[in-house]
Amino acid sequence: MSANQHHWNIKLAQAPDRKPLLTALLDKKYSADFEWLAQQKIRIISPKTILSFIDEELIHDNDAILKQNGQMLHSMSSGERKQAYLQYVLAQKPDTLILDHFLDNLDTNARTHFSDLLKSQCEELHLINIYSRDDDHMIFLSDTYLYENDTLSIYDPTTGPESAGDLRFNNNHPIPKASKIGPEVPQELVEFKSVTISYLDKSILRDINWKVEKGQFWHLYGPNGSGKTTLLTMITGDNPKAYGQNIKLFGKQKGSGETIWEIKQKVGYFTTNMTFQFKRMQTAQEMVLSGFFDSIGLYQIAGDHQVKLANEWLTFIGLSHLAKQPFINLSMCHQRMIMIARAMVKHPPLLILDEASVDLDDESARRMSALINRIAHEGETTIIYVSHRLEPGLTPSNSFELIPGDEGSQGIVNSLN
Ligand SMILES: Nc1ncnc2c1ncn2[C@@H]1O[C@H](COP(=O)(O)OP(=O)(O)OP(=O)(O)O)[C@@H](O)[C@H]1O
Repeated sequence: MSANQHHWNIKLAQAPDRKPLLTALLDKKYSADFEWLAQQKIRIISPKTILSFIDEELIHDNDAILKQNGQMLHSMSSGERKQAYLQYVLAQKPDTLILDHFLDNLDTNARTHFSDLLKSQCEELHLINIYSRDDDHMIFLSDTYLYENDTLSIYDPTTGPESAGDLRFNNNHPIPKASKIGPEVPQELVEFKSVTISYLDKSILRDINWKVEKGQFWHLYGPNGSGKTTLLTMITGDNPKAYGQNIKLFGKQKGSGETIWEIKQKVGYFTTNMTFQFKRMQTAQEMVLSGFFDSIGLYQIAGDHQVKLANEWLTFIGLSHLAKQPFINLSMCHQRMIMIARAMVKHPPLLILDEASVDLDDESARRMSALINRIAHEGETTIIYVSHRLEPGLTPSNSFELIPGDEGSQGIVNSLN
């Protein structure tokens, strides 16, 4: 490793926003202490910079990544996106590369691949790895700092910082009840029979058979690119490839006349990308209320009864004191809990959580698991929780694994015992 280059891990103390740290690094705020930063051409790879590139790709026809990889960034899986975007950024020959939660939603093989690749860049670049989960510490980077209260201090990665307070949800408050009895929910919410999906000559899913029944709590997992998101979009109604497949949703054959709106009424959905680019000064309560209208942020007038239900959910998650605070000023953990309340406020029969604990620190991830367990075990909503790893503390009742192969991924039901 070169003595001329600086390589840092920066662990975020619990539940802080990384924005002030990124801004401070870009503004060279710490250059008095770390003078090498002052002269640098810095590039960042973060969920936000990747999503901004996707916007440029779609709105402004930026085809730099399409030319390089033959596929647009927006249609890639998260592992493929990171690979393609890293290549793109490295081609710009930055002096310093800041990785913001880069390893977070990568599977074991992808982590090894990227760690080797980044290690091979250490001669050329200053590397800064910002992370929240202890697993995401990069051991080949020589120095480690803790970012807390706007300062960086030397940190020993073998000892975690003190647990931070107010992230718990109210354990004593019962889960809110649906206000009116909706239409009878069938026993089988989702049924896939021999579902096979490919894009041009690329096979993605092969002969998937999967039944999700009322009251179950599923963990859907598989390595990067195995087709988890593709499978979910068959349910959420966003993927035209679902038509012509043998898929039943809520007892009805998909494509037999139901509108996307009707399906969305029955599905609560959260994925981390939903809020990265949300900038409006709306309150936490407005964000929860927007779940009634399937918008992210409130653009309609909510009724009194809807406000009452939103408040009940805020109380349940223990955040009623933040109801009038701007959503974007809240910690990542609080934002996530609010988004889960948003997904639940209309009491959908099915809740889909796609990588809900990504970007959280270990403590916040455990609290998120506790919240999801309570919704699964005390409520009437069926849950599909999607991730690479089973989060500590999460207690699903069933698990479905996608196993990649040359002809697409196969799906198997695994026993949890
Ligand atoms: N519109 C599309 N055109 C071409 N390929 C696509 C398209 N949509 C998805 N794919 C491909 O399908 C494969 C599965 O992607 P998907 O996002 O479903 O995987 P995943 O399991 O969710 O991955 P990750 O965990 O990394 O997000 C990837 O190889 C992806 O490039």
